[in-house]
Amino acid sequence: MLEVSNVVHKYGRVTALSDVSLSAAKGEFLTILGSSGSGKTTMLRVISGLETPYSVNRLRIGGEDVVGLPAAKRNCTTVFQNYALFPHMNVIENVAYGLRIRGRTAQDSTAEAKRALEMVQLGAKADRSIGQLSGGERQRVALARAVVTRPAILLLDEPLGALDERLRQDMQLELMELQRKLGMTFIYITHSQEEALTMSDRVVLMKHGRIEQSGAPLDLFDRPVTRFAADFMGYENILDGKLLRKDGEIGEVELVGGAVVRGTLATSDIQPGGAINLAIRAERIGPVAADEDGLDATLSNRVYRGKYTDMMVETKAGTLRLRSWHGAPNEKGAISRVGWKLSDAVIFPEHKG
Ligand SMILES: Nc1ncnc2c1ncn2[C@@H]1O[C@H](COP(=O)(O)OP(=O)(O)OP(=O)(O)O)[C@@H](O)[C@H]1O
Repeated sequence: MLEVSNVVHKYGRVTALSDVSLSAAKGEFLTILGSSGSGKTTMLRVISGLETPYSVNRLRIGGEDVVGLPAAKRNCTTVFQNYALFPHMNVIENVAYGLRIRGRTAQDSTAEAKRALEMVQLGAKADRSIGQLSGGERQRVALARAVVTRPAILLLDEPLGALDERLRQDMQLELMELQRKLGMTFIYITHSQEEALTMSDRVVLMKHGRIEQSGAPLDLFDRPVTRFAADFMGYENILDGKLLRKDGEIGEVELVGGAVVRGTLATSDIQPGGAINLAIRAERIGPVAADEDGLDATLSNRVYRGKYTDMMVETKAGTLRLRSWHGAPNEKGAISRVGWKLSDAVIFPEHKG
């Protein structure tokens, strides 16, 4: 449904996209994830035709070559964070507008718009003015307006960014349901890893105008392949060391400070002697017995955070963070050694710079 290859885009001397390729299948929910300035919006603008790329090898929507085709002629629609609704039109007029300008009759457009509004649970508010709606309702109108013309691809630029946390979570589920019902391809932009993991079939993580890693949400969550990806996906502990030996997927590493521990290799592209990072989530580390794999540790701090308690322990490899979701079982000083399941410690090559 979408095929983009080797797109480069520059704003003056700033390179916003350098040689990015991505594709999406029919009915796929693809999320472009990245921090501010990583090039997400630029990518979306290139796809929609709002930005003419500096260079691109191939850009196809639904099999059609759209290079040089103006935005209005492309079979895709964008939903923006700020909704961009027409304030002088009521709800149903906003939704029907796209059909009217495509030459559909008033009666036909209204009936179709009504169906789209029902899909986003706003059937009862069709006659309201935009000013009488909450933020979440406005975003639903924007969605109904975007899907009513049945584009091949819906492009969503941080559409839930302006909503509060609770509403955002509800809307995430609604959006997923809407996408499934319509079977439409969604290209979704966000800087929230939690949102990307919840909603997507596939995630593309961007850094400085390049793709750092892409894959299914679980791949990114459990198998980051670079320090940046691990950090972005919320790994609290990232240690330095070198690979001593590997046995299939399992790697034995010597951490800075001399401790030898084991974990799982995120890629086979890593050789003994090479500099590595070993990443582990705080909740995947726990106290172990003296004869088990792990590191000797002394508890140095404990922070109660309501839903969980974080504990800092000092080890030969430096300070590690542990997280306990079941209150705080260990009294200060009770931890003497910490360890992890081999599948929870990810080893990937260290990239300098
Ligand atoms: N119109 C512009 N003129 C000059 N530089 C721009 C312009 N738009 C974006 N940039 C730069 O291009 C880079 C990528 O920007 P882009 O908006 O695509 O990032 P983003 O990942 O969408 O960020 P955000 O999450 O903050 O929207 C940034 O360095 C940005 O400063």
